[in-house]
Amino acid sequence: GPAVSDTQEPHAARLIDGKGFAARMTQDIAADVSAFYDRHHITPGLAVVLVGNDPASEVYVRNKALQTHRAGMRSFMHMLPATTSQKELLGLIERLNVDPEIHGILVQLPLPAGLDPVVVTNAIIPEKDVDGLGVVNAGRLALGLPGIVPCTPLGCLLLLHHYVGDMRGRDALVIGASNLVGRPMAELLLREGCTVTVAHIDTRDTASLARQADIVVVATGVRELVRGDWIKPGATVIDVGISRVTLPNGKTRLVGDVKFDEAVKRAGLITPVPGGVGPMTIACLLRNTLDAARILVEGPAR
Ligand SMILES: NC(=O)C1=CN([C@@H]2O[C@H](COP(=O)(O)OP(=O)(O)OC[C@H]3O[C@@H](n4cnc5c(N)ncnc54)[C@H](OP(=O)(O)O)[C@@H]3O)[C@@H](O)[C@H]2O)C=CC1
Ligand SMILES: Nc1nc(=O)c2c([nH]1)NC[C@@H]1CN(c3ccc(C(=O)N[C@@H](CCC(=O)O)C(=O)O)cc3)C=[N+]21
Ligand SMILES: [Mg+2]
Repeated sequence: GPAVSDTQEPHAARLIDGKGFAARMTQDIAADVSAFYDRHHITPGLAVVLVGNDPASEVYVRNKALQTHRAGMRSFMHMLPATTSQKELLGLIERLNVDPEIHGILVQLPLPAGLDPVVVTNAIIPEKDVDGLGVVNAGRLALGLPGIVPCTPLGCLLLLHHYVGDMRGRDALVIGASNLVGRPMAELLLREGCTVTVAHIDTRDTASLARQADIVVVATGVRELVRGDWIKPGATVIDVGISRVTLPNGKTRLVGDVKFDEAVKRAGLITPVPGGVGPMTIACLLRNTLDAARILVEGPAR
């Protein structure tokens, strides 16, 4: 380009500090957990079920155990072999459904082949469905009724509220349409008044849709899919993706679905990986579990 532009300070986006935001949320949750204990002598309990092994799920499990403890809640881990039958898994969920020490149940996705995620997630009673994936909570979200909202889209929404504020009339693009992230994210952005587009595997030109968007949320699991030139200057970029890559020196590093070094030069606001959406997912899981415990113990607010 012209010599003059080379002397200018390159624009860099403001970083969205999900890690700090989540840490503050966790402190508030800890205070609420303590007050809940004072009222009822009950500590909210979260059951986490991991079948087989999935790299992103392992990162999640590790951080979740730590944060649950930090919030003063109890965490019950169930690690099952990849050979577990659907019947065995449904039997475990049935026991957790009726266990008075358990207020939230989360089954890690993806499940190994042979286990049906729709059947399994719908076996969780709606009151303990802290991932918000069953038909009752998903339906409530679609209809704009109160219910349990999936943790990752909820975490993204809280960041957007804090850093962007009013989103009415903004063009939002969600890349990825999973039941866990993309679809509920689209519902929430629509509720905020955005004009929402959802791109998925069959979308013809995701790059040009992205170039029009004021807000881009990416959740595909395709590492570094979104390049710098996909981003409209000044746009807000929320990167949900978590992939573990091995470097030439043998160490591993987490990367997102956005090529960060490129996108940071174009965006106005951007989440890093790690330190962005991941910690927010965990804080929202703890919040959902405390809210579930309140409703199970105290009954729905009247
Ligand atoms: N940070 C966090 O807290 C969390 C991170 N994650 C991470 O987010 C990522 C996505 O997770 P999840 O939604 O569960 O994944 P899924 O694999 O369930 O869904 C991915 C979605 O992206 C779509 N997709 C895949 N490739 C492309 C592409 N090239 N262009 C456009 N769309 C594409 C898929 O389309 P189709 O359905 O048609 O195949 C699908 O809709 C993963 O890296 C996961 O580890 C997930 C949850 C929480
Ligand atoms: N039913 C279900 N619900 C989920 O929400 C769900 C799931 N299954 N399966 C796996 C994915 C992945 N996921 C992550 C959550 C937090 C971090 C996280 O804490 N990330 C830190 C990592 C810090 C580090 O270890 O370096 C960060 O991004 O800063 C990662 C990944 C939730 N998922
Ligand atoms: Mg997948």
